[in-house]
Amino acid sequence: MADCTPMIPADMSASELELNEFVKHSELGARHLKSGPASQLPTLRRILHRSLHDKAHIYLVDLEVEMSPPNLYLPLIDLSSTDRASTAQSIRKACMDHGFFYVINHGIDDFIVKSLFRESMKFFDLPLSEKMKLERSKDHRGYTAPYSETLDTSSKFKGDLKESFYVGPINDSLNQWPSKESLPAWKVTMESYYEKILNVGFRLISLISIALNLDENFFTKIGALDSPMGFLRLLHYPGEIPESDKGKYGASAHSDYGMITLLVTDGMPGLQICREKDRSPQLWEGVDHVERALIVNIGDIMERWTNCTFRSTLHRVVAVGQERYSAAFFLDPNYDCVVECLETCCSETSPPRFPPIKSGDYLEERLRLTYSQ
Ligand SMILES: O=C(O)CCC(=O)C(=O)O
Ligand SMILES: [Fe+2]
Repeated sequence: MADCTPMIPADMSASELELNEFVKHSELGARHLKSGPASQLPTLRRILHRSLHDKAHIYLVDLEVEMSPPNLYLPLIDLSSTDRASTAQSIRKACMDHGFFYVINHGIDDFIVKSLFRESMKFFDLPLSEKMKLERSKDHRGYTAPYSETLDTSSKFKGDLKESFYVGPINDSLNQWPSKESLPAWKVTMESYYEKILNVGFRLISLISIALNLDENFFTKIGALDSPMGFLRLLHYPGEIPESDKGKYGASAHSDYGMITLLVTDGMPGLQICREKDRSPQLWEGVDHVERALIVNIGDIMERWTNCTFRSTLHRVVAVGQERYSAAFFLDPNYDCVVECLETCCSETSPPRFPPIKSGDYLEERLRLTYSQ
């Protein structure tokens, strides 16, 4: 994509002709030219009038956001269906094609999700000094401030814009909680949502087992879910961002580390996925909001287990100028669980691509890299 840089008119007063030339020659532009160049010109002109000389990256991010293709409508899985075999088949296809899908009729009442967001907003509204009193512990519970994490470990732009709060397994005593005086309903709201989303996670894992031609209780039987590392992560993305932060991401490109992630958002756009990470230039597609649906995606551990039959898809959250709240639930195996290629996912012609690894070792290493930027 760097090939776009020399095409940027330096005088910042591009004529229609120059703009057309630019669109024609940049790869992104060429793709969009087909879908109506005339409508893109005002956007291009606005972007080109910004200071561009040493900000090619920022320019490209803006261009990608504003010119990204129509949003993706991911496969929809109805969790209330009694035809488990057919649901499992649909999940299999979704995990092979996208690594992402929506889940509807999951059984979590809307008022529980609304309470979750209400309490999440109350916490992020607290002064930074208050939030920092609950800063993320070595057990990964608590608050992470804006810029403290860079999910894209290869990026030269350090510090994602989001702030977050991690709640770990609720039956141990390692979690940190805001005081009852400041947020009386916080802990009970988080615990209630945690319990419900964990249950949906278990139901999905069972369907995923069937989708992989395994016993429906396979992951329970091998002990992967004896005391699963389920982490609820509340996220808050800023609306207005200062000029100095332009070019940064809400959450930079990454794949999730564990088995599956179950996401709820407040409906604001921003989430994008890249289905082919090795394609150049990468194609980022926005994920549509579906009212009351969860967005579920496959993580790296599941990709390893399935020998890449199921994809752990690259995704990110771009800044869209509006505040955004979401809550991701990462369902990961016990730390002592050995993750090795499933029998149903390898053959003589498709041997295991990854050596066996202890889930805890893998997850800890990924977290270390994320926070050592
Ligand atoms: O906020 C979102 O929509 C996605 C968050 C995410 O990808 C993550 O925390 O891993
Ligand atoms: Fe993620």
